Amino acid sequence: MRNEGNALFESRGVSRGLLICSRAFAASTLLAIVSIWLYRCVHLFAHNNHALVWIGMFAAEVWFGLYWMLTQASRWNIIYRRTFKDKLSYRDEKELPGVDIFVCTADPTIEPPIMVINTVLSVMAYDYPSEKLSVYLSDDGGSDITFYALTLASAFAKHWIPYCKKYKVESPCPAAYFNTSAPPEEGSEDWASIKDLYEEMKNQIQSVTELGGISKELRLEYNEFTQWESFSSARDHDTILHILIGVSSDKEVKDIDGCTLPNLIYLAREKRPQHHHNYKAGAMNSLIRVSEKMSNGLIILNVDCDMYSNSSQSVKDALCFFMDKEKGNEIAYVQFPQNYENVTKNDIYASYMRTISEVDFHGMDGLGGPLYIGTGCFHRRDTLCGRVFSKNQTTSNYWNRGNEHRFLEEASFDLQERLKNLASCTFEKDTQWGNEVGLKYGCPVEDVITGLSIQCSGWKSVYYNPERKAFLGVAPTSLYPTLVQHKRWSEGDLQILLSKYSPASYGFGRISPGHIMGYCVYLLWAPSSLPTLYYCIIPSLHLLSGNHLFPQISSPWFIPFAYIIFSAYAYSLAEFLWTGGTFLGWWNDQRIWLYKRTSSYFFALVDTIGSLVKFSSTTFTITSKVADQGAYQRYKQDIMDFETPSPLITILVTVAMLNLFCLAGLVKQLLVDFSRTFETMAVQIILCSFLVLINLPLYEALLLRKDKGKLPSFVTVISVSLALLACTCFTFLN
Ligand SMILES: O=c1ccn([C@@H]2O[C@H](COP(=O)(O)OP(=O)(O)O[C@H]3O[C@H](CO)[C@@H](O)[C@H](O)[C@H]3O)[C@@H](O)[C@H]2O)c(=O)[nH]1
Ligand SMILES: [Mn+2]
Repeated sequence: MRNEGNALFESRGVSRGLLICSRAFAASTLLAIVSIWLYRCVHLFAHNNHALVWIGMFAAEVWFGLYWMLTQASRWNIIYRRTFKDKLSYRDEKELPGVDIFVCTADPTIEPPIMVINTVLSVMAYDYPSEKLSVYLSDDGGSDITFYALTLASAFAKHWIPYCKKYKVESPCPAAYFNTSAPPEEGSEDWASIKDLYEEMKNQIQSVTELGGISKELRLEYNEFTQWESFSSARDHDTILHILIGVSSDKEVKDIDGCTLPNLIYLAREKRPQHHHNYKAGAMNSLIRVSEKMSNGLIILNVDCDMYSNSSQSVKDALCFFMDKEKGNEIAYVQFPQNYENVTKNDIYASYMRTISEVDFHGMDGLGGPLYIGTGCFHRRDTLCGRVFSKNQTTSNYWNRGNEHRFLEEASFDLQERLKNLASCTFEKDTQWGNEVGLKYGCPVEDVITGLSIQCSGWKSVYYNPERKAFLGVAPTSLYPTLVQHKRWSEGDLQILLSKYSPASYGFGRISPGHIMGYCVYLLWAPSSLPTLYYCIIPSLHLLSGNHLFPQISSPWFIPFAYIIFSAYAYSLAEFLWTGGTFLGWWNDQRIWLYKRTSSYFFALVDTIGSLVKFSSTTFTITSKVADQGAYQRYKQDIMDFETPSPLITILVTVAMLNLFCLAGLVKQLLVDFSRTFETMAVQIILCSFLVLINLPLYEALLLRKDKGKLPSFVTVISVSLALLACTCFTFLN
């Protein structure tokens, strides 16, 4: 605890009582795990007929046990942070550093320009001196519609920013503001007129979007569009760079109150088909270079185009960490949680990832710092540019550096050409960009690997999870994109484990052992699919033949199994409810947990192995931020969408059907001899019934539903055949 004196933030652990309880609980779980292992060892060779099956069970249980131990690392020292912003305000305003904000977008159809500019406007409205804020929009789609929307936004900003200041708007994203707030009592006229302006802008953007491009008249009106002459596709064009607002240059724009507006810059880096563009990491690195020559903010905030700012205070919050006299020096980045505007109460796709956001990351914070998760993260520019941490770095004047606003004086034609070169395809050739400098290339989770390497060079990071959500994004509203997103993540995470930055080798001695364990929880997502699949299939199949793979109820060995089943679920439920979730939300979370493991993680594993032997290479599939009306309605009603026929879905349905058939087969045996069957097979029965129960929405989508989100018949036919085949083969071969 430290809140006296000049500290700008304090850190607090959980209460002693809770700590003792959770550690006692962990100890008892460990005991049960070891007992289970012992049980397997003792009985392995007593079951000669099924030795292989038993070895498989044992291997799965060893995996689960060890994996559980890894998860304990981030339960060990959970930390909560609090900032003291008013203390920051006492400091001389001159001392506040410049902050550069990077917004990334890549595709105008699945990331609608209206959404992108809402994010841009929300980050322009931070409660922070405007002349120290610069907002850069990176457009990997190179879309003239997005650019057009941005020009309209820069005009709208003249009204919007003063409005936010005048009425102290806490959520400075216009769309969100007009969605949720009824006309205020005071200033309802202002409200109505600013809303009109917003609607007008929205309509203009909409009509251009519907037209599918910029009309001739508009092209004549804005000569900036000449930059699109080189454009032949999103993958083939020159650098397009445009300063929409440039403080104290000829591009300076004042708002309607005569105050300065933040800098606003549009950048579409050069793209050529023969040059790999390295997705978001490539975009970020171009932005780092270009912004350095312009505003050169010491702090860089990075958000995805759907992650609007929901709090005008986040910049100051983040600075409380960086500028703290005692601890600030060692902090490389401040990560805020990834929250979503569109999650429903029971969060059917578990997008919130509650235990990760509310428990795990606080635990990682206690171990040396959370992962960098790509959005809602404030970085120290120096670190991103590869500066290694040193204990005795000089601190006086650190925050005064770079306040000279370079581009203001020399925003000449010459400079613009030089800047464009920084964003060219060839600039990085024979440099350390993407390797030692900037965000790392070659990994679908460029964020995690970059954060890890920063921590390995001695820096700490901070997780800040304030009461008022700082950023809100758009979560996928259908099962398939959720699975695809998790496939990308788990695949990227596994690649990190196999890369030269692996925490297990490179991290050793550079970050703490607990921190390594904390990272491994994520990096081992993909391989954990195998034991999970084994556990979901093999015990159920053996119900058909009456082979018991677990101890009988009357055996003392039954106790550890029963204890684990009961305690693991009780614990996860308690954790979920305690962090503000609902019971149904927890149940949905369990389902998605299972789906991710048996589908996304499995295919991630397969693809990683494939790319090791050079069959495939990884791509970055951008998550769609739009849904059609029907799908959206279903989402709002917590009805799962299985619409897309894909192997990712087929495997889920196959496992679900297999368990249904096994349970049906079991009923027959139960009718013959209930008490004996139950006595010998209790754990398998529980397991199989659980799998059937959790899959109820899937059976419903297969059998009962008529809407568009039901299971495609193609998937149904394949899955049912596969499941039947497996059951039949198994019965006959046994
Ligand atoms: O070639 C590309 C591809 C993507 N993006 C942008 O990257 C962001 C993230 O893409 P999205 O499809 O929304 O992926 P998510 O799975 O939602 O993203 C999470 O995971 C990614 C790593 O897998 C991180 O890059 C993101 O910051 C993090 O929010 C978006 O703003 C995109 O516009 C680009 O700028 N260029
Ligand atoms: Mn996203």
